[in-house]
Amino acid sequence: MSITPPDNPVEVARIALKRLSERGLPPTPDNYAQFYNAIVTIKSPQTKAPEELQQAWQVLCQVDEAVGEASEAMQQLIDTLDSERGAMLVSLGRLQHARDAHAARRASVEETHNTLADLLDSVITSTNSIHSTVSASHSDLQSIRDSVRHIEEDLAFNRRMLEQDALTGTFNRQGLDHHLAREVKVALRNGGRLTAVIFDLDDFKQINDTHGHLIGDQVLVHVANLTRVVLRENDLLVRYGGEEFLILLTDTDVNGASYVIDRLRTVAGRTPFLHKGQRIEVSFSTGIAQLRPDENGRALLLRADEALYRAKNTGKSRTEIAPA
Ligand SMILES: Nc1nc2c(ncn2[C@@H]2O[C@H](COP(=O)(O)OP(=O)(O)OP(=O)(O)O)[C@@H](O)[C@H]2O)c(=O)[nH]1
Repeated sequence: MSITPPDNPVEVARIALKRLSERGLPPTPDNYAQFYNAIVTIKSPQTKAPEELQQAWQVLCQVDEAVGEASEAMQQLIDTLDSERGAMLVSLGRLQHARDAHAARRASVEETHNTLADLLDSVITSTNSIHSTVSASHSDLQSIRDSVRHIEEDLAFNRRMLEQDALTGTFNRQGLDHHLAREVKVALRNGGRLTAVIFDLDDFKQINDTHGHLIGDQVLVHVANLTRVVLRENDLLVRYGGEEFLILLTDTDVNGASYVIDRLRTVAGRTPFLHKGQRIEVSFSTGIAQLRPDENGRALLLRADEALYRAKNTGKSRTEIAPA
């Protein structure tokens, strides 16, 4: 810095204010006085002692130096602030971005949550609907199952009725057809024995004629019941004709069949049908045939029938066994 000493006080004051302004110092009385004196001192070097002159220059140089340093520091401060401001702007930007991202994430989480809640509601609704449908279907199935069971029972009942003789409750010819083939098949497969017994009440016409048709019916029922008593559970009793019965004896040979018929004769003799206190004696003729390995059910019955015919023609109330 070069300072030219001024000529008058006004000029000194103007220069002092200018210097203060240049250095950015406030024009306080102390600052003004210091600069004014320094300028005056420089202006009138002849009135001042060399020490005062030297001191004034030192003050001016110090002030000038301090102002320069302050200006430099201020510039650094401004630069730092600028840089910090930039950094701050960047940070603010990042913060804003982070906040936006957080808000977006939060929105996304909320959106996902809402979607999941909707989905869950839909699943619950569907499940309830499915549950109702399943429950309804279950009860429908239950009633269908009940209906099917009733139908099966009806069918079984109707089948029994179709295969049953209405008077005696034994199987009829249709029932025989249904069971005969099966029994023959089982016997041939297992090498088992199957014997057919046909017995026909002797002189039954006379019973009808003597006691009436209705009593004749009751006698038929009586004989059927007695026969059931002597049979095993697996044996089959069939009303083969008017007063003719057939017995299919499973796992039985002709000797076993003869034994059964003898027992039936004994039981029938001991248990006569009673009508108005009167015994109605019943006798019967019997033909027996055992299944051959090479014959079918029809052939078996034919041989048993032939044996019965022989029994009838040889005195009645007796048993004929078909040749093996
Ligand atoms: N009450 C009754 N009688 C029946 C039934 N079916 C057949 N009859 C009678 O049985 C009798 C059979 O007579 P026949 O064929 O002469 O035989 P039978 O008198 O037993 O003489 P043999 O067989 O030779 O011993 C007839 O009178 C038929 O009417 C029936 O369901 N109920």
